[in-house]
Amino acid sequence: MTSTQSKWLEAELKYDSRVVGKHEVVMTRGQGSVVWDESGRSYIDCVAGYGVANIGHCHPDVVKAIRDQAERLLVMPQSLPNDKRAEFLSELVGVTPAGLDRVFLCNSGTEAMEAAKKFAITATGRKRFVSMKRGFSGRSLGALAFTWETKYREPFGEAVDNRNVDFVTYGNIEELRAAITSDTAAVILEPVQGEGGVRPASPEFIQEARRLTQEKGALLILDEIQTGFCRTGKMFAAEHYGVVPDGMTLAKAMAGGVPIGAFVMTADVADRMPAGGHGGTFGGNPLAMAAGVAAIRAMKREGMAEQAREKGAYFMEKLRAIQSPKIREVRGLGLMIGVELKEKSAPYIHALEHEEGVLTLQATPLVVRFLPPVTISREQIDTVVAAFERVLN
Ligand SMILES: Cc1[nH+]cc(COP(=O)(O)O)c(CN[C@@H](CCC(=O)O)C(=O)O)c1O
Repeated sequence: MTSTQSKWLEAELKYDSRVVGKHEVVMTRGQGSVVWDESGRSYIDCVAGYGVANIGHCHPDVVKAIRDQAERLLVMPQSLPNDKRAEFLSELVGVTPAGLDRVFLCNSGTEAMEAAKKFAITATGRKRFVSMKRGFSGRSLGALAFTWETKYREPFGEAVDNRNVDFVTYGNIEELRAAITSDTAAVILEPVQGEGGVRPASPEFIQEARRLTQEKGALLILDEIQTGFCRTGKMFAAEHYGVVPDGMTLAKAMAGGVPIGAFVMTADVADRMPAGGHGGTFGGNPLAMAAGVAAIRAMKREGMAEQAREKGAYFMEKLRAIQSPKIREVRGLGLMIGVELKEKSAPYIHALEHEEGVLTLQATPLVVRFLPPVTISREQIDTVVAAFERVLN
């Protein structure tokens, strides 16, 4: 380890809260699907910020948009209209499913989920929610109520109030039908469960969720924080299922790497929130707006949804060709891919990073999750698959 590396790593470990486990490496630069550490070592990045860098690290259009906006205006709260915000809202509503044309802007996925929860309550006058076992909705106390894994909730005890949440088995239509009642404000559903193990929903499950919520006067809210923005081979995963929800939570890749979140909804939902009933300081800030305009335009211009579809099929075909008794299943949608092993995945994730220069992440203890930039090349995919095969053997 060089003295510079030890200096930066030492400082981060010394002053950070350390609630998040740290790798022993200092990343300093990224471009496209590659990041470099302090020593100049390169890594093919299939973490991409937990599914943020869909358009690749430091996409030139986003870099230029940030640079230009930084010289014009960085700070403008939502109470004061701004040209970039108007441009972003138009760009976003131009790609969301028809009817989802009202937007609450914020700065992260969990904030988007908090907003969704409040808008659902005022839109329906109801307080109960249906969420999914293995679902992940965020770490704030409100979003945690929808998050299944007890390890995320236990340290906070009753501060996480999920007494009004009914959890159902993901994919189980009978449980879903029984759980949605006239007290249900909304069903919260990831079209593909991400952190919960990369599990695509069946079309029947999502379509029945849409039918049942309409029948019972509840909202269907799709959590597209990880599946959104070309990740699964469509701009939004909802399109695979032919379903238009009442609302979608969005974040991660929406602004090409700049922190951002949004709850997009129908006018019916938006208009039931009392004026001033929700808000925030940084939501809709001009910097995130400028980056978001550039990112969405790049996704469209470069056909990134189709890229994710084609490359995802190629990636999964190559993974499925690996002959290894350790692999239980390769699954996913587009470039949201999980390989479930018959043993803990952590040692293989570690070996991929340290021996092969490939970054991957977990999605439950047995699953290696691959969330590469959509711009990854087939050669880089081949390199990743060969590396994975080597660490498995
Ligand atoms: C589906 C989903 N919903 C909500 C969130 C919360 O978004 P945010 O507040 O911007 O993090 C995330 C983060 N998913 C990552 C969890 C990161 C963490 O450990 O926390 C992930 O999938 O790893 C999701 O994947």
